[in-house]
Amino acid sequence: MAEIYSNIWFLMILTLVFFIFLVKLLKHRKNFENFGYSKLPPGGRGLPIVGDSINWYNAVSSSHPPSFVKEQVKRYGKIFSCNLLGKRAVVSADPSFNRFIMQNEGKLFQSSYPKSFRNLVGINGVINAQGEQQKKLHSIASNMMRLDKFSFHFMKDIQLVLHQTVTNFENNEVVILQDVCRKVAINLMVNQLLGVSSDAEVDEMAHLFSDFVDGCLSVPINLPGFAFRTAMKAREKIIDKFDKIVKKHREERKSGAELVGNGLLGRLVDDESLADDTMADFVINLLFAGNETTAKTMLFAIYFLTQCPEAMKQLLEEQQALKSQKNGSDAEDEMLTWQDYKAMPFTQCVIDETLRLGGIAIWLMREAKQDIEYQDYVIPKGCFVVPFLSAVHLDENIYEDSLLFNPWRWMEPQNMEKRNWRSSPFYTPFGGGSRFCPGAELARLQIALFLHHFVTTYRFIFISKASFHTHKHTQLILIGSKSQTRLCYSTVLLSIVF
Ligand code: HEM
Repeated sequence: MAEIYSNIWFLMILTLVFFIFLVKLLKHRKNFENFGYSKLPPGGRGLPIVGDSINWYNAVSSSHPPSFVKEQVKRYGKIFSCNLLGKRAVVSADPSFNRFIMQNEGKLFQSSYPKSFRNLVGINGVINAQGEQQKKLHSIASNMMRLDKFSFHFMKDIQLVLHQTVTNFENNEVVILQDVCRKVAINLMVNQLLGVSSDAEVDEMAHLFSDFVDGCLSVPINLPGFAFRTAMKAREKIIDKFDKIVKKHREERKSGAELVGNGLLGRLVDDESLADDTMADFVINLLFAGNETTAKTMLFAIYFLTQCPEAMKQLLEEQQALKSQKNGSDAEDEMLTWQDYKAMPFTQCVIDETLRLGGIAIWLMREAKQDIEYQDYVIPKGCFVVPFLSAVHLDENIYEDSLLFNPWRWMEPQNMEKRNWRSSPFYTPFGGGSRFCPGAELARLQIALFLHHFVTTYRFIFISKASFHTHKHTQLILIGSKSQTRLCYSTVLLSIVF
């Protein structure tokens, strides 16, 4: 009798599952038909329920160049539609359409991130803000990181942090360069944004922040043991720390005491244009947006240089020339000045080429705010719209030998206009329009100073290589020695000599 009941239960569950599947399938079919009616750009619907999400995920997380986009572009052209996470999406590998999206940010398009990400990064920060609030926060961020503030606020601090983080390797120590770059970037951010400078405090914040960033890039499961939960906890502790810094800053200001280690947070407090909770989200947004991007650019720059000895040689000559002008006895005398930074044209080409080829910010996430007409197409309201930046950066028709690391291409007269990363539709490593990266100049300064310290301290020799195309598993291991140091990337081995 019990067996009959269990069989009936089994059949009922099976029927239910089948029924759900059928409904989803029909809905999916209907969606696809709607694709046609609304004159969406051409494209396929992918698998039922999941659409193209798996192929998309595999492509963006592991390949170089992203094969999914390349394949679709071959089949349908530079603007195509697909189905991501069960939702319509229009993906663009077209410079003009990317420019159209960026120029209409806020009007026709808005940034669109999952709810879990919004909660973690903060709903009051610039990344998730829309409309007037986004404009206000963006202008505060841009203003705080204006070029003319660097020579005063950032130049010395950056080099002090680099000195603490990049030159402390033991003889024959094995370190993972990916971790070194991450640590450098986190320490720099913590120092410049929070004004924290003691080793212990920087370490504490860097640790919390590392947990936080890991959670932003993880599956959003808010249960003990999951990276997302750890990140939420780290967020709370970071905000606690902010509150303490803000309180201390206000007390010092009131008592007329000399303010030490202001950081951007201190300047925000003085500015009084933001409420305390908005201020916390604002700074967390900057930390998030500036950390992984800067760390990856540093990492890829070193990797690409090791693959191109001529570029390495020219960069080293440029940096050695600057270093040789310094003959001070302590770390401060050795520091580069703002004028030195302005006198490194080849290093700037290396940074530009790394940003082009390295695919640091691969694509952006937007949503259509209303039905949008573009050329012969209509993009329906609510559709995901994804400008795929690296597809343009790696387009053979735009960049000859696009997969080759060639920093000299940026010296060619025909590329001068293309190179303008503020306005060129062909080169958008920092996005564009009203969401243009406010930290772009700061990031470039940090990377240039990092390269200076790294290449003038170590010399690398390439030994072997494997699976560089997987961004996710990028690993450069540095085996340090005063006389002979080795750098390896997964199985990429390089020798470095002091
Ligand atoms: C090499 C390093 C960096 C790269 C490649 C990069 C790239 C980008 C890109 C492509 C965007 C546009 C996102 C979009 O349109 O949705 C962006 C936005 C942003 N970036 Fe950066 N970034 C870098 C470093 C930094 C740094 C150092 C900071 C701050 C300290 C920063 C802060 C921001 C913020 C706050 C936004 C959001 C702006 C808004 O939504 O209005 N970034 N970044």
